[in-house]
Amino acid sequence: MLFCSETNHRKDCAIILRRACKSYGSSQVLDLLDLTVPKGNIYALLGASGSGKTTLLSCLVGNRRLASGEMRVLGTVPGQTGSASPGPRVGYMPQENALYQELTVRETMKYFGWIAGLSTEDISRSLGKLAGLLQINNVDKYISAFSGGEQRRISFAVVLLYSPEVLILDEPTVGLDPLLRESVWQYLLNLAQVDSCTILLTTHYIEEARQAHMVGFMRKGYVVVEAPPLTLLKQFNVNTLEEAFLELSRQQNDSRKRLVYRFTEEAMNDAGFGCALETNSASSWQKVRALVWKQFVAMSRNLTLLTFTVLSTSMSVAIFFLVYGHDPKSITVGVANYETNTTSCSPPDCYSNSLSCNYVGLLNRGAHLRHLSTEGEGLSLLASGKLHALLVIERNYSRTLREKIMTWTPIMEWRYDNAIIRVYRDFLAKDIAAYVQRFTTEAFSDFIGLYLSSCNVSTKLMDLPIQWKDPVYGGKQVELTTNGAPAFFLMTAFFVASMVTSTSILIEKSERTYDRIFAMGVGHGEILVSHLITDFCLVLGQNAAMLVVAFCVFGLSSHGSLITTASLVLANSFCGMCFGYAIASILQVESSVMHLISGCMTPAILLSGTLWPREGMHVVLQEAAWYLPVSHAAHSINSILNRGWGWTNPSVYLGFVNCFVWIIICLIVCAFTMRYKQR
Ligand SMILES: Nc1ncnc2c1ncn2[C@@H]1O[C@H](COP(=O)(O)OP(=O)(O)OP(=O)(O)O)[C@@H](O)[C@H]1O
Repeated sequence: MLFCSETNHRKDCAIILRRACKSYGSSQVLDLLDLTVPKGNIYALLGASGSGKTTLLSCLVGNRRLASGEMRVLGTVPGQTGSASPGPRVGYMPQENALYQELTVRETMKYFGWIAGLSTEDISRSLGKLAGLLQINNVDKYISAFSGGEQRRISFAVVLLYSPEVLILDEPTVGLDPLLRESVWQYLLNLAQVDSCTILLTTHYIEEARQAHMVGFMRKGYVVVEAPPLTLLKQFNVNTLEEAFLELSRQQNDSRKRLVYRFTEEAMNDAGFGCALETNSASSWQKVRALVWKQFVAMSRNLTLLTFTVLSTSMSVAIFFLVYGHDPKSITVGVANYETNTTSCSPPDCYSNSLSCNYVGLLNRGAHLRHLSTEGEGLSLLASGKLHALLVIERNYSRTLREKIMTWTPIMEWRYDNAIIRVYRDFLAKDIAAYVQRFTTEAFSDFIGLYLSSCNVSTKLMDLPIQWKDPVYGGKQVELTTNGAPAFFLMTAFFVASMVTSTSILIEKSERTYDRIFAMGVGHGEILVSHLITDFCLVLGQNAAMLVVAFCVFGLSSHGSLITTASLVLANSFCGMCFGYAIASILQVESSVMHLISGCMTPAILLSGTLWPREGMHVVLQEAAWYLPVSHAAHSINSILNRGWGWTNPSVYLGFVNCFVWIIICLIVCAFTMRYKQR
């Protein structure tokens, strides 16, 4: 008769917990809990919903830490270096199915098998056996095509695949029909008997726990009773475990003291306490290979989404080129011309009295003109939003203009007003108002040039006494599209990359698949590296498509090196990826990540100097903006493309430095959060 309760027999215990405490915030979930599972036994842990069973199991597999107390699994402390747990010596089946819906059963087994260090041949062999036992009919069907109960069986098959010494199963029989439940129990009993496997499971089907060697009843954060089922029935003089637990709950409620029952006299299954099977642990490289393989297979299963993801940045860039920075094409300008209502006139003549017609004719190229009979009519149309601007030309416009320019004789002050064209604008649409100002001024400049030529007067007479020389960089016209495009690339690439990476991690978190692979000994670092590899390939595709669209389709030109440009875009996207990982390591829910990323996007765009120069910002923001991700890189890429500077120029290399500093900051945040975040 063996009961490995205390020091003498500790080596015979697969699992020991003493005075284990764990809380989530102020809520105490495990409260000085003791639990002992002898090797080669099946231990059924029972308890009401929310009593802390899952929390306890996740501490045992190293997914969570105890606040205090002692815990041993196969003689080692879970979570410590060199411990059996997490690792393939301990198999964990979480409460959720924790399967990848895009994989087939065969691929699922291959993935988990590789992580556990099995060869592909061994996996195929075991799969055949397990599929028969658990009645999994078509192993080449996608997981998503199986019912909930079938997925539960597949989830169970995964944990049996690599023959761990200890099985920790969170409600393995939930959703299974009674016949299948029976065969699962037979299989577990056989594992314990023949392979000396130790099994700790939770179940809400209390009566099935009769088949276990030991049952533990958890209530108020600790195991109230721990005993072989028959002993329990005898002690409480009842026929069912349900009655025994009802009685226990009643006694516990009535008692002011902490009730604990331990019945140790009954026989335990003492058949063999050695290891059932030697399990080879996979190397880090093998685990990363399995993770990367799975991520590529999962990606390839949704080609539409993959194509959309790869093309998303290039689509944004294409839309940017099509919509941003071009002159407005469909604006309507009203003209109330009191001098003439003619709309077609011959070229300006020095003594013409319808010069306004020539000027208005030139306005046609910038806007759609609407000829009006009075200023009042125009003003009411402007007020009702039917016009973007209104030009009013006085009755004696030509004569006064001529007198003003040609005769150079003093005239009454008020008469100058007749040579002035009044322009009303809707200034709420500031860009359109600025455009109206530009094109009316340009048209006037052209008109006055033609008019002065017709009078044989030098056109320089009306020029401003300022000479605009050729720009050192850029063309004479302000090219909003070309100037804004590079920064827009970076912004888009950064945020798309951060969304891709954060969602890929959070989807796995929400499906609890990480719980399973963490319990198999996969580390955070291995997960991060595998994501860096797969997401980097995705980002590479996105950047290539984006640059092709910008340079080849929309003819963006570069005065500098394309390789430096592409490298900066890539470094910036990599920074976006790391930003996504940092966020995903801090937050738990996909929707929070989306809110955070979209909340960061607008300030980042505004602070990057893309929409408005940094020099115009509040002085504090000017400095702060400089250190943000993307802002510096946006400045650098403009220096490369529009100024032709190389990476040795500080203006360029500081963009790279800024990216790398942010990459390091984000990776440190990831590492720190993964290590120290409450588990
Ligand atoms: N991550 C968490 N943060 C905060 N509270 C948590 C967390 N996980 C679990 N809890 C709380 O801890 C308590 C125990 O939860 P646990 O999942 O361990 O119970 P359980 O016995 O497994 O329940 P069930 O039988 O329904 O699965 C519950 O009140 C639950 O709300």
